[in-house]
Amino acid sequence: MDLISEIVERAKANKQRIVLPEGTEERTLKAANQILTDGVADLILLGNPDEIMSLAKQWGLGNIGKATIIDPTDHPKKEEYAQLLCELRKKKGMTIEEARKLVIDPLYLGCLIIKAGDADGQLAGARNTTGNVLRPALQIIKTTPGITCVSGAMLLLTHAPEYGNNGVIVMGDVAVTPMPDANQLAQIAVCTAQTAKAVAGIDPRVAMLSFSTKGSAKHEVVDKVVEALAIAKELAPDLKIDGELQADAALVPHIGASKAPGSEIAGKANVLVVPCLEVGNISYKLVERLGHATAIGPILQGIARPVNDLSRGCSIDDVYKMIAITANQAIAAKENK
Ligand SMILES: CC(C)(COP(=O)(O)OP(=O)(O)OC[C@H]1O[C@@H](n2cnc3c(N)ncnc32)[C@H](O)[C@@H]1OP(=O)(O)O)[C@@H](O)C(=O)NCCC(=O)NCCS
Ligand SMILES: CC(=O)OP(=O)(O)O
Repeated sequence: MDLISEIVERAKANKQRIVLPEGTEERTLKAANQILTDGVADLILLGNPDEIMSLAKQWGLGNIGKATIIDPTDHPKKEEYAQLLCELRKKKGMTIEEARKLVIDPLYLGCLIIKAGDADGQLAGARNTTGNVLRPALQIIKTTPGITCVSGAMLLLTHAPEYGNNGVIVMGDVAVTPMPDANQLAQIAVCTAQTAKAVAGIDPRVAMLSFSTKGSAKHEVVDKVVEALAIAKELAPDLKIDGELQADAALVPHIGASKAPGSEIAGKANVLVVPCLEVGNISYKLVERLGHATAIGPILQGIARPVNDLSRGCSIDDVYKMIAITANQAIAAKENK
């Protein structure tokens, strides 16, 4: 069974409740219909019910009626959620009037539904930017205990079986923190390794990437990666991790052996941690487009409950896979409680 089928089967075996705030978005609605047809997850669609059902009819989506559809402007728990939001943001000066305006925003409502325990995860971003998807999650659901830096990993299914885990590579951060300091970068490494294990079933071998291998170049940005490596080893003493490594030294056995002799990671890495968001976001899109790899994500990590983002360039198939991944994260979060 391939990796995606395994992820889908895990989701089917333990159905989770996933919120889709962009309930009238075409790719989202079409993927939702397929998820409901295949029995992968229970779905909560946010949007005007008449509009959703009329779009479903227009596009021939016969199973959308199996979803719970919630109208954000007319919702029985609207006031309860407004009170919850106001309480959570009290220290930031939020008033109940401001909270009442925000609860009709589907991205805020979805996170409040999860915070109240009425759903297990959320997926949005086909229409909204990453920042807009993330902000309510950071404000309402907040970070996993022990983590202060949220980040995003990308699952790359490449056509190069000689690298990573039979061509599968997990890369982070590709989505959230523009300029991580050493401490944040260490957290990104630990979280990306956890995601690789929880979602892709990979035994992680983490390379902290740089333009330098083991001191071959001197610069403050290289020093940051070296410092992050030391912190990551303290945070997760059992993690298989090494750095700083150039991408070729991380992936190619004979180059790893010559540039970083004795490293247990060089030439064998399956988790790549990039030094900053610019590198991560640009790299994954180049691997996806020029290398024709399948890029699945960003899979957000470090949030107390799974809230995931899509690239606005996503396909229906991407949305389908990300719903299944969100469900897998929800299952893992419950198992780790
Ligand atoms: C993550 C991001 C949305 C934060 O947004 P912002 O508008 O700058 O928000 P703020 O800095 O006011 O932070 C809002 C809250 O989130 C928290 N936060 C911000 N970044 C965080 C991070 N990386 N990890 C954890 N918490 C974070 C803040 O502490 C703050 O919490 P508080 O309000 O309870 O004090 C922003 O950094 C961003 O847009 N990043 C780039 C995303 C992107 O465009 N990626 C490329 C495409 S995938
Ligand atoms: C992940 C990502 O790059 O998202 P978008 O393409 O929507 O900016």
